[in-house]
Amino acid sequence: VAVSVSATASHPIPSTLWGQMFEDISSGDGGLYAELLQNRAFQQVTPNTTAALNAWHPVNGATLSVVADTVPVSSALPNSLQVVIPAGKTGPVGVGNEGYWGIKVTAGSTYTASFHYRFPTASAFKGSITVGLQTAIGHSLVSTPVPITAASTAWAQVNVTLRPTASASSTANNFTITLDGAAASGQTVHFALFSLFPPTFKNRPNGMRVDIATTLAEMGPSFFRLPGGNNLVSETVAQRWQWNATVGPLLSRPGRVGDWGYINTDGLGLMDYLNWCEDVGMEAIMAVWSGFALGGTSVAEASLGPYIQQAIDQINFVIGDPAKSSAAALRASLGHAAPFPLTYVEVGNEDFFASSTYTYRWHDFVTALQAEFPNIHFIATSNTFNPILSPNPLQYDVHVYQTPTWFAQNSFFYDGFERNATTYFEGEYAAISTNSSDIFGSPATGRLTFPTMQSSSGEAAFMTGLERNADIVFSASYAPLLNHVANSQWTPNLVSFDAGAVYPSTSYYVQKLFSLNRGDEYLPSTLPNPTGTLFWSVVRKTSTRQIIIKISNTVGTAAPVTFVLPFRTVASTGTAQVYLFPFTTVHDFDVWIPNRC
Ligand SMILES: [NH3+][C@H]1C[C@H](O)[C@@H](O)[C@@H]1CO
Repeated sequence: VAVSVSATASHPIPSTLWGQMFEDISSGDGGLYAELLQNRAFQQVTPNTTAALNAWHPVNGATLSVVADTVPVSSALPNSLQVVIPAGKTGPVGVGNEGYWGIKVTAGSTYTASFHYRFPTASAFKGSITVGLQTAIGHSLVSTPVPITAASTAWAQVNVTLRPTASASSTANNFTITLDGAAASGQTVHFALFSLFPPTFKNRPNGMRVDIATTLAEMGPSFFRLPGGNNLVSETVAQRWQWNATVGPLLSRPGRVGDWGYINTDGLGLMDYLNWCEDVGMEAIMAVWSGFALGGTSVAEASLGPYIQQAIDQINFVIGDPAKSSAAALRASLGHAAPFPLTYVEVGNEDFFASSTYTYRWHDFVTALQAEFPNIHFIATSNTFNPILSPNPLQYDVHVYQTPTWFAQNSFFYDGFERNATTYFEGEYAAISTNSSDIFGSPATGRLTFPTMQSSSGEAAFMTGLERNADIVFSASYAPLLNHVANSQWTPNLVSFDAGAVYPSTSYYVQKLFSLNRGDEYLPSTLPNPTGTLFWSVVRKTSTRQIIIKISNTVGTAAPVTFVLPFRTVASTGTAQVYLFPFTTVHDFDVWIPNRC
């Protein structure tokens, strides 16, 4: 096929086009958020149950239980781990944590460990706690003793650094806290808010796991949608994500029952998200809760006030003036007096599940929020123009999960959209099943566990259409972004990981190719056949005058394509970045440009 390319751009391509969608869906705790200990503060668990001890186990016969402490370490963290050292024990006795399905231990890395302890009964006992990392069979990788005393019943915090001299051969390792069984015989100790951090991305305190963060940053994303997704919305009004419960000292963060079947520590909170965006050079596309819970509750219009105020405070935390807003003053007190960049705020998530109440919820939220923040663009999340909303949304978030074939055959999805000043955020899209009659089914019925070359080339075809329609599509992100392979709530994902490594997918390389090869204007060209198998887009990077052609071949057989460029002076060579099976990554080739006139 011969493709004629126009020298005259049809429209600019917004710098925000390619980015990432994030929510905690086996992706934050135990993943991007670098905390290595699972259930580190016994948040939101029921005391005196086995489940409350999730991820913890006794070492050498200690008696463990999670208790509602009569003197909690903080009001946000009412539960403590009670460790009783039985009489008659010798050697180390205490407790171990298995991490998030493992703990990677690397020689030479500095691990920062901390915990709070108190003796519920004061005594003359003096001893030491050994803080360490050891393999699952008990081989010590590193340990350090810390003196403790039972002189008072007050809480004390221990902070130690651990530097293993050897790497563990696997991630089957435990973090351990032990006392000498003989010396501490009969002692009862309470512990709270444990923490173990490896080095973090850009050494940010309470920051991100380096390998995962680096993999995401290398995509060159322009935006980061947060905090969800279903995990913003939650099953009940009480369980919704609340920004103010996720900022400040970890002692002040109660955590919450997330929407994906596990408790969120909220150690990855709004300030941490914003710092992460700043470290990577992304702008947040931030969502506010919109008065609907997935269990079916819509807050009555007359009762929306406090939730609208909470949204105002959330936005003020990001962009407000510390002199005028307490939420902004809180941001300043946490080290960021200047506002963060913020252009888009999403009102809810997938409110097509509650269209009938979104009419008043959208109206009341946006009327109030737009008055407070005239420069913010608010994104609606119901189906486009259904229901009709007031004020008329100028942005909609469109989600599509479909088959690889659907994506390959719908690269013209936006071509037919009316140009009426409305713009679109393709906030979630992915080919997730080969079964068009059971898209959200299981692997047994066609659901993809990981992306495939077929699904990723279909997505690439669709993405050429997003560039062609970037006059109305301002942002797009694959979803979900991340998952821990040992604890998935949703597949496929763009990047998978376990305790030891990161596994970028075929779709990751497609996203990266588009994101790192951006143009800022679109050059019209001969249109692909909408039901064909070859799809392309041609863009120009005006700063370098580079022409960037993206091509997706959605089938496994080669097809010739010629691009006829309307330029008199064209360099004699270019670079082709090729991603095809069985490559596990993108390969660069020098290309010779023949027939130059
Ligand atoms: N059901 C998807 C739609 C919702 O917005 C996300 O939380 C889910 C996974 O990406």
